[in-house]
Amino acid sequence: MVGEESKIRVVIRVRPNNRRELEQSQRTVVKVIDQETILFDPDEDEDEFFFQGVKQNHRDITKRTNKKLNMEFDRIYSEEDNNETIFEECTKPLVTSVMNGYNCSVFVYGATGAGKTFTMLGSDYSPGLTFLTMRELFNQINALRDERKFDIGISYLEVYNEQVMNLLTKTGPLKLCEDSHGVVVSGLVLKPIFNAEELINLLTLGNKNRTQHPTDANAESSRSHAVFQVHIRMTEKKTGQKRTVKLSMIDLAGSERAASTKGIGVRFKEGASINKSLLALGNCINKLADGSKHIPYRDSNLTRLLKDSLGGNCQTVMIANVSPSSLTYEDTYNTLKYASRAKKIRIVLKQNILRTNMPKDYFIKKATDLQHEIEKLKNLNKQLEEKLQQQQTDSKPFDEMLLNSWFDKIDASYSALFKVQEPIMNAQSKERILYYRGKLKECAERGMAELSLDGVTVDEVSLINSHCIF
Ligand SMILES: Nc1ncnc2c1ncn2[C@@H]1O[C@H](COP(=O)(O)OP(=O)(O)OP(=O)(O)O)[C@@H](O)[C@H]1O
Repeated sequence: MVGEESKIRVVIRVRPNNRRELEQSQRTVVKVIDQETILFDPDEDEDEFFFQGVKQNHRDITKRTNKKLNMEFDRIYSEEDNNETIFEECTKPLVTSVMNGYNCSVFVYGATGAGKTFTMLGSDYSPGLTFLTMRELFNQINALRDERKFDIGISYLEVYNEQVMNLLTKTGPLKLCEDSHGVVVSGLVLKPIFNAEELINLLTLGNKNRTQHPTDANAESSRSHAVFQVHIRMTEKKTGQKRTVKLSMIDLAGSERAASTKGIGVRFKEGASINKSLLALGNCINKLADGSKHIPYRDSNLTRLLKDSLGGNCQTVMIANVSPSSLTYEDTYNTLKYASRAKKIRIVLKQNILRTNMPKDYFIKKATDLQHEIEKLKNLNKQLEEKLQQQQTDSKPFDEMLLNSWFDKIDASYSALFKVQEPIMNAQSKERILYYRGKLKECAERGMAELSLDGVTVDEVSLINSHCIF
C-alpha cells in the first residue's frame, strides 16, 4: 500500500422525506438506480395529456424538461440504509488503515437538514459513525495491546465565522500555525481517552457547545464546521518504534446558499462565512481533482485545518447527504456536482514514517554493532571457503584397482558356490532315480509273479526291467 495511488471514496446518502416534505407532497428528485448509480431529476410518471389533439410530453407545457442526470459514485445509500451499514462499509475499513499507520478522514457534506449530523452523531436509537468508528478503533486497539502501547488523545474543534474554537473546553479563538508536520492548532491540548463510552460524554459536551441556530430546513441546524480528531501514538513494545496517526471526522456546516436560509444580519454573515469556507473547500477539491500543483488551502481556516485530510497523505471518505424532495432541488443538484468533483481527486498514500525517541548515540552504537557483525560473518565465510578448498585437495583419487579386486572376489565366491551346488543337484537327482528304480523293481517283481503263473520266463522279466532304467 505504500506509495499507492488512491482516490477519495465518495458515497451519497439519501435521507427519507421529512414531515414537511411529506405534507407538501413534493415530488422526488433523486432515484437510486442501483448501489452505484443515482438519477437526478427523473421524468415524472404522469397520465397521457393531449393539447389540441397532440400528445404532450409534459402536462405543464411551461415547465422545463427534466435533467435526467445519471451519476455514478462509489456507493449510494438509500433511505432504508442505516448508520450501521454505512459504518460497516465506509469507516470500519478506515480503522484498519489507521492501525496500519495511515491517516484517515471522513467528511459529511450537504445542505442544511440533509442528514449530516444524523450520519455523524446519530440519534438515541441509532448511534452515528463517530461512536461506531471509535468503538471499532478501541476493539482493534485492545486486540493489539500485548504488542503495542497506545496513547490516545482527542480534539473537537469548530470553525465558526472563520474562527477556530475548542468545543471541549469552550475556548478560543485558536491560532493556526504551520510547522514541519503540517498545520498545528496552537494552544490545543489533546484530551486523553481510554474507551469509546467515555467518548459519548465528550461528544455530548462538545455538541452542546457547538453553534446552532434554526433554519427553515432544520430546527437544530449546525452553523459551524465540526472537526473531531483522534490522535494515536503507537509504540511497538519489542522495538520501541513509535508512529503517530490521525483519524478525522468532519461534520461540515450546511452547503445551502446563504439566501436560501433567509438569514439577515448576523445570520446572513454566518451563512456567507459558511459559504466562504465551503467555497474554499470546493476550490481545493477542484484543484486537487485537476491535479494542480498549487492548492489554495490558505484561502480559509477550514481548508488550512483540513489540509492533510484532503490532499495529503490521507485516506478519505466523503459522505454527501441529500434530501429526496424537490423542495431542495438546487441544493441536492449542487451537492451531487460537488461530490462528483471530489470523486476525481487522486492522492498518493504513504504509511506514516516511523518515528522514534531513541537518542543519536543509540543509532551510532547500533551501526557499530552491525559493522562488527558484518566483519565477523565475513571472517566466518572466509574460513569456510578455506576449509572447503582444503577438503577438495586432501580427498584420495578414486581407487579402481581396489574396486576390481572386490569384483574378482565376488566372482570367485559365486563360482565356488556353483561348484558346490552342482554335486548336490546331481546327488539329489541320483537319489530320485534310485527311488523310482526301486519302485519299478517292486512293480516288475509283482508282475513277474503274475506272469509266471501265465507261463512267461524270468529272463523276459529281466529284459523288461532293463528297459525301464531312466
Ligand atoms: N437517514 C435519516 N433517517 C432518519 N432521519 C434522518 C436521517 N437523516 C436526517 N434525519 C433527520 O432529519 C433532520 C435533519 O438532519 P440533520 O440535523 O442531520 O441535518 P444536517 O445536515 O446536519 O443539517 P444542518 O446542516 O442544518 O446541521 C433531523 O431531525 C434528523 O433526525
